[in-house]
Parts: sequence; structure tokens; C-alpha cells
Amino acid sequence: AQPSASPPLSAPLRDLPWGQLNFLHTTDTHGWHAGHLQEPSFSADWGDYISFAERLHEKADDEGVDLLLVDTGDRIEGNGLYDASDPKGKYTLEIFGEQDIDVICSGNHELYKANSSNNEYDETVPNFLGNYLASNLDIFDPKTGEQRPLAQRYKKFTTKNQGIRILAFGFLYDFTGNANNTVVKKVEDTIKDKWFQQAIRDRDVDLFLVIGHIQLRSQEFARIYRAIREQQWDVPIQFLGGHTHIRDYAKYDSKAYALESGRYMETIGFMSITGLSTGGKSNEAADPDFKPSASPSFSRRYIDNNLFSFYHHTSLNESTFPTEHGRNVSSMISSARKKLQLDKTYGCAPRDYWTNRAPYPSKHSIFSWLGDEVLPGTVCDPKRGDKPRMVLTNTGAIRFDIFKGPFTVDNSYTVSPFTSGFRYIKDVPFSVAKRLLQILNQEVPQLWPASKSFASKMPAQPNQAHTSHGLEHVYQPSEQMRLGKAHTYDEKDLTPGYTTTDDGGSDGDDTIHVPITFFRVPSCLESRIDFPPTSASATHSSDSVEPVLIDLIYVDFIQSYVLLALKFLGTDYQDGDTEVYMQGRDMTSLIAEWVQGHWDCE
Ligand SMILES: O=c1ccn([C@@H]2O[C@H](COP(=O)(O)O)[C@@H](O)[C@H]2O)c(=O)[nH]1
Ligand SMILES: [Zn+2]
Ligand SMILES: [Zn+2]
Repeated sequence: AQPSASPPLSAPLRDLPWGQLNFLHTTDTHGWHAGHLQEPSFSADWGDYISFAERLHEKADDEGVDLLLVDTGDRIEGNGLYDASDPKGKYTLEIFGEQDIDVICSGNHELYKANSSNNEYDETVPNFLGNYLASNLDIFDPKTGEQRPLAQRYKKFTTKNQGIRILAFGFLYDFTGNANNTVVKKVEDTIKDKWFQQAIRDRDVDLFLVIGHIQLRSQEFARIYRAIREQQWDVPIQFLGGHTHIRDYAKYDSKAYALESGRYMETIGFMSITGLSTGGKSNEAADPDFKPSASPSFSRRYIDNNLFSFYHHTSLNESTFPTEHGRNVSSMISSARKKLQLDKTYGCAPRDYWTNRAPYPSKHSIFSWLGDEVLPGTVCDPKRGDKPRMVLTNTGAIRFDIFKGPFTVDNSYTVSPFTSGFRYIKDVPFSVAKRLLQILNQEVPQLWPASKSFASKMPAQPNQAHTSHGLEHVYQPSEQMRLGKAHTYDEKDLTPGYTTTDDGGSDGDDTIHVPITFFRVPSCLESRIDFPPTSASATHSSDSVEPVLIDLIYVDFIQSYVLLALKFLGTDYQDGDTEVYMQGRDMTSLIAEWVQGHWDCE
């Protein structure tokens, strides 16, 4: 990380619970490999993570235990470092590939576009050859057109220090939104495959490791768990998941646990197991009394991704912590950011706008801002003029918050990275269109943003007033932090942050925080534009009369759901009735345009 983003917080920390076998886990990094420039809690970059992993490897080797690195996908889409380059991923593929990852798999985001899955096949798989697993994922080879596994289905290996024999799989949930150059086989079908059934019958295994871009409390993981347990009732199983962007830890049985490690480089998951058998390098040979424990112990820690945490967990400091390799990767990141001009400012936000930290609708809700200001100010296709129109978007199209202050090129991608354009159906009866939102919000959970699941883990507080909890502290280093002074623990000095409750209790987070309040948001929102006013003085859409016909505009990502909802309402619109609206525009460019026109920096 750059010095300006260095150690942010002098907060009380829980130590890492080291064991015989240890994991560092990342998931859903979505291009945030430069870390969070506006939030010190998450300000370490991928280079710092490389230093961290190298230092922990040294520690593991000193102690004679093992450390494995895992990544469970969604490495792309969500940050200028990936999305602003042409082609996308020009810098991040190489930056990410610098980390030495032992087991890795694909997320859904690698597969939305043929271009990005081909990148996996041509670059990421060869870079992690032998470690990239694709248990239920095929690709049509871009050169031959032949359908092939994206990577090997599973791997068996023995750990370096303890000699633990591990059989590992790498799954993706039953994703259906992929481009037509890949094939995702349903988990329930894959586990019937001969290769899988043979693999799980292997008796010379000390641990099954199932990594997946799959949430922990899902049918997919439950099916894999049951399939393994049908053959091996007693062998420990470690699951490492992702996709829902949350911190979570689930107990399937006393020898089977699962960890999910958040999103956007906010969290480095740490998992440890002690009491495993070590058939690969028999401890029994070295110690005739050695017995694997009847019930191994599992433990987890969610590390806030910042240097303060990294220094603490390595017992090192600013001068002793970074490795040459880590430093070089941090330089690669800052040079890529410069080339992409990610710090160029479009304007300055007058206040914070939250995805889930403010209720919707409200002054601080990013969705209120989008629906009330951005869309009305930007959605107009010259070929349709100022016809009354209604815009529908899924809230999942908005991925991150806006902080008060400079709004940069980078922020335009962190808020909305997707290249989905807009489409429309002309002259839809308003009597039908006005009923769409309610149907979309009730019937289409697939449209929910990942953060919806995040919010749904929190106690529902739909009517609770937004409390800022002094959020300024999260991204404004205190005097003591800047001076690097030691800090005595005192509750009133705690900073707001993640306070996770999971199947292990509420002691999983490394940094002790005061909680942040999260609010649920609907799946979709609508914006009504240029509706006929009731009187000459009317300025708000709520002061308008109902038009008879409107142009129904939506982001093309939700087209199939919009058409389905229209069918449900008794109409018969087909794909052929839809047309492109505002050719070449997407949410990223609309937001950038609106900010440039409305948010001055004084
Ligand atoms: O073009 C797109 C692609 C995705 N979305 C939204 O993202 C989630 C999936 O993201 P995860 O990181 O895998 O959770 C999807 O449900 C949509 O809400 C989008 O809006 N447009
Ligand atoms: Zn994701
Ligand atoms: Zn995902």
C-alpha cells in the first residue's frame, strides 16, 4: 500500500489461532487489489497480502506446521484496476497471478463474458497450473471449439511440513448466467459423475478440501457434503466458499466446517485445523504414540485487510514486514493505477451515499440518489425525446458506497462496473408498467445484490434511523494513528466495522469493532421521468398525472425478468419488441456524466 494508506487503526486485535494445518482465504476480490484507498481498515493491497503470506509461510515453516492459500473466485469486475483498462484485466491478471495460491477456482463473474472466461483459460489456469480446479465447469476451447474442462477436476496432494494428504475439489454454484462459451454442470449432477464418486472413495485421505464459489448455507455445499459423508463418515472436511460477500462460518458436523471470507479485499480469512491424521509423512513413524485426535479442532479468524493487522499477526513492523516480492507487486499496482488515471476526479460528493448503511429511501441512500437524481438527469435517448418514461434497474447493479469528497474515475467503477446497456419497449400502457416494480421485488430473488444476503444476516431493522456511528473514524486516521503511537485499549476508541456472529460465536473478527447498522434494500427500483405535470408549478414526478403510454426502459441485465413480469401482467411482449436505448451508454458512464455536471469541488 502507499504510505498514505498505511497502518490505519490502533484497535484491539485477537490473535490468529494457529493449528497443524492453516489456510489464508480470499474471495470476491472483484478487482480491489489496490485495497481501499478511502477506508484505512481495508487499505492493504495485493502486494501487502503477498508479503503477509510470505511472512506467515516463514512462521509456519519455523513451527513445522502447514499453510495453504485459497481463492474462491469473482476476482474481476468491480474496480477501476480491472474495469478501466482496455482490454479489461490488462493489469489485474498479472498482479493477481503474483500470489502463490495452492487451490483456486472460478466465480460467476469470470464467466459472464466470453472474453473473461477465455482469460481464465489462457492466463489464470496456466499460471496456477495444477492448483486451479474446475470440478463442474467446462469451456469451449477458443482455438479448437472443443468442449474441455476449464481446468483439472480435482487434485490430491500432501502438505510440505505435516504430510497431510488432502483431496481437493473446486466448484461453482449452479450458475446459469454464463456466456455461451462455458458450461456449468449442476452440482447435483456432477456428484454423480464417475470421477467424483471414485475420488471420494479414496481411503488414503486425511482431509477433504472443498473450495467453491458457493455460499455456505446452500443446497450445493449440502449435496457435496452428503455425497462425501456417504462414503467417508469420519474424514474431516474443510469447505471454503464465497459469492454472498459476507463473513460466515458454518458447522456441518463435528469434523466438517466451512468458511466464507467477505468481499472486495476487506477480509483475509484465516482457518486452522488441529488433530488431523498425517498419512503422507507418518508422524506415527516419528512418534510411535501419535494418534490423530478423535475429534479435530477447527478455528477461524476474519482479518481486517490492513497493515496494522498484518504487522500484529506477523509480529513485524513497517521496516521488517514487507518482502521484496510484495513491494514489487505494490509498485505494479500503483503504476497500473497511474496509467489508468484512476485518481482523476469527476467531482466531489457532498455527503456519504450508502448501499446498505442507510435505509432506502433516504437522503444517504445511494439508491435514492440514483432513482431521484442520476437516472432522471441522464436517461434520455434523442430518438425518443422527452416522452414520459420509466427506468427500471436492479439494485445489484450498484456495488459500493460513495464517500463524501472526491469522486474519481475509480469510484465510477466501484459504484457500478457493469457494461450492461439500456433497452426499452416503446408505448407500454402505464396501467401495466406501474405494477412491474412490485412484481420484480417480490418474485425475483436472483436479482438481489450480494449485499442483500449480507444485510439479511443482520437483524432486520427496516425502520431504524440511520446512525452514522461516527463513520468518519473509519476513513480518517486518528492523530495517534498518524503519529504511530502505541494505543491503550479503551472501548470508547473502538472503530466501527464488522462484528460477525457465526456458528463459532461472535469472536471471529480479528479487530474488535463497534457494529455498523445495515439495512435491507429492494431488488429493483424505478425512476419516473418527464411525466406530464398536473400544473405548471409541479416539479416532482409525484406531482404528475398518469400518462397513458410510456417508454419502459431497463438495464439489459434484467430483460428476461422484465419480460416475465410483463407476461404475468397479461401482456405478450417478446425479445423482438425490445430495442437498444441510448446506444453505447451504461450505468458507469451515466454516473460519471451526472457527477461531472452536478458535484463541484470547492
Ligand atoms: O452484468 C451484471 C452482472 C451482475 N450483476 C449483479 O451482480 C450480482 C452477482 O454478483 P456476485 O458478486 O456474484 O454476487 C447479480 O446477482 C446482480 O445483482 C449485475 O447487476 N449486472
Ligand atoms: Zn462476488
Ligand atoms: Zn459471485
